[in-house]
Amino acid sequence: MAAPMRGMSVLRQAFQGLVRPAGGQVCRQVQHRCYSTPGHVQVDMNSETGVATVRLNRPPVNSLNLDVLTELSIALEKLETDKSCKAMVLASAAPGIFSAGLDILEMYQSTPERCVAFWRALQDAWLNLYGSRLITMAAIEGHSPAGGCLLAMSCDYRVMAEGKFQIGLNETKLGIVAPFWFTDVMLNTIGHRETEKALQLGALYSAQQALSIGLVDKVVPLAEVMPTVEGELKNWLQIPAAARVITKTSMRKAVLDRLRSQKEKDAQFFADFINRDSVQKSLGMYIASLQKKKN
Ligand SMILES: CCCCC/C=C\C/C=C\C/C=C/C(=O)SCCNC(=O)CCNC(=O)[C@H](O)C(C)(C)COP(=O)(O)OP(=O)(O)OC[C@H]1O[C@@H](n2cnc3c(N)ncnc32)[C@H](O)[C@@H]1OP(=O)(O)O
Repeated sequence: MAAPMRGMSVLRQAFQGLVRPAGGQVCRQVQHRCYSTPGHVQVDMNSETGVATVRLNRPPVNSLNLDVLTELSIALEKLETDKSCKAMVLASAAPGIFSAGLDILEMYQSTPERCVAFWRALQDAWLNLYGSRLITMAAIEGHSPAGGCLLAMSCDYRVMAEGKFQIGLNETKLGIVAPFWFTDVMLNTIGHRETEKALQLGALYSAQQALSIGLVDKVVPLAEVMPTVEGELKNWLQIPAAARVITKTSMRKAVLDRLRSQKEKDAQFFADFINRDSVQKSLGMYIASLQKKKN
């Protein structure tokens, strides 16, 4: 098995077959070498306010691989059971990016077993986030396509930085299809008509456009994102928690139950779908287009 080469992109090496062994171990191995941060999810709990800040920390773009999703899931579970924790802010430690969505390397020429494990980790992270009793707010200080948009939409409130950043479920542009639970969350966020357009077109919106369709709740200059989230949290923290939690749970239960009742079927379906020749071809072309952007 060839070792990853210094100075050459992980995606490019994988695409060119330089670091792709059998058994879908590319991401795990490359990750150790190229993303050797101690943890991909930083949790900072403020015990005075009861507000935890959870920062995705997988430079350069916080793409969500099996490890990140597993760490995120565990972090969310811990906060959920911490009685002193009342709210959680989801943010990024990487400048200019919230999250680039799912790690494409987890879906490109991976094994069915790895695909299933990866998908289960995504399901669990999402169930923990969307089903959380906590007040959850997304501080979107950068791009937030696809899986990044799902994470943001799964929070109770979204503040996005104005400027060049984009957000949306752009799956169709990769030749893949947003899973039903991504769709459900978007439907609950922006309604049927906007979701239908957004998903078919694989639309990526500027912060202002996202605000106009209700995909985000506030747009402010980059430096104001965190202070704005903190200000908004003060309002939410004043609401009696039990009443807020019951309201949230009752509004989200149907969507959560829909996935809970068919998790394994959904994971298997993902693995089968993603490994179709036509889908792999589309992903390969998308990866090539990402690389072309740089050349
Ligand atoms: C009916 C059946 C349904 C069944 C369901 C089946 C299938 C659906 C499955 C999954 C749903 C998918 C969800 C997803 O999240 S797919 C991921 C989509 N993400 C994207 O399209 C984002 C792609 N990235 C970008 O557009 C840009 O990188 C950026 C985020 C706008 C940032 O731009 P910037 O210029 O700042 O950075 P670079 O483009 O130079 O990127 C830096 C570096 O990162 C690599 N990279 C970027 N994104 C990803 C990614 N998502 N995964 C892995 N790697 C990524 C990029 O190639 C660069 O690498 P390098 O080493 O060359 O620097």
